[in-house]
Amino acid sequence: MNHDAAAGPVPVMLVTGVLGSGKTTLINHILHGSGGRSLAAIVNDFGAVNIDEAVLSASGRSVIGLKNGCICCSLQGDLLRTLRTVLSHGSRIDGIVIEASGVSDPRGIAEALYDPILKDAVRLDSVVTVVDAEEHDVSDGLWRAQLDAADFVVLSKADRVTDKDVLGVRALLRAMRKKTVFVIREAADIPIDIFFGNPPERPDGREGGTPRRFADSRFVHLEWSSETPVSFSAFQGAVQTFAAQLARGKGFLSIRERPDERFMFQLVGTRASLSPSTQPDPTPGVQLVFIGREEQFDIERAKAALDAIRFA
Ligand SMILES: Nc1nc2c(ncn2[C@@H]2O[C@H](COP(=O)(O)OP(=O)(O)OP(=O)(O)O)[C@@H](O)[C@H]2O)c(=O)[nH]1
Repeated sequence: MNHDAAAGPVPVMLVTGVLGSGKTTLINHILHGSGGRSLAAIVNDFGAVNIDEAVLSASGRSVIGLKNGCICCSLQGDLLRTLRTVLSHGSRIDGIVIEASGVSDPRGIAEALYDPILKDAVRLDSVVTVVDAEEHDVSDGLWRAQLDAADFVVLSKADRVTDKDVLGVRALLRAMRKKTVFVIREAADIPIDIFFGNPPERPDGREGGTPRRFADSRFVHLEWSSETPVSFSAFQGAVQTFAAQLARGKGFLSIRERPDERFMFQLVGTRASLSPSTQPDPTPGVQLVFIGREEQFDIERAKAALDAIRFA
């Protein structure tokens, strides 16, 4: 490894949070607002389409995507190899931000960072869990596991709820003994210095016992693409037939009615949106991923509904 050992271990910030909670948005703000810091990002998309990597690449920072699995379990080895590649790059690195996929248990990732091969090269400075102020399911085991692992909690989407709601979520998190909750209403609210440079006591990265792992198999996903633009009304009609079964949908879209524009599609809970895409070097057409719980998401029917719009 090329990393300059005399400079000490490179600080790592691990960002976790359930699907659609706001991890990529937070990291985007951090990469754009990192000042003189030289930051690299490693992002893990559960599906085979690396949407988050494409979104974050617009920051101009070094962004590496790991796809088709979860870095807390099946892709642990890929994470180690990627970290070694980042560290051996030769140029100065002041920090690495890792975005876990929304289905990851962060303990599996923290454990990987304590692998002997990396132990002196990286230091886990913060585990930051993003909590959606508007939609969260306190009974969900994965949500609780991600909170248990957090050093800090970032409350996203506070702009969508009332101040009273924000107080309510803060009280809930305090009751769960989370030390510090940051409410992010704009990029300037993000305390980057706190996330890098203040590692809490972490004896060896393991909490004792066997970490509870949340298998990716609780979620299934459908990737759907089209080489040509689609009709927006047909797309909307197709997605409406299965939106209620989804935990998440996202991707890039060219639509026939607006031939000169390119859009990013986002679906979280009951909210769906299209916004102008900032994707550098876009692939023409449509690239989408839809994620749902195994017992709820009927992939075959969703695929049939989407396939029908190729000819609409
Ligand atoms: N209004 C508002 N929208 C937000 C905020 N944070 C994220 N969003 C929106 O929420 C949606 C999901 O945000 P992402 O940052 O992609 O969420 P994520 O956790 O990275 O999603 P996955 O990687 O798919 O799990 C997008 O439409 C964002 O624009 C926020 O603070 N306020």
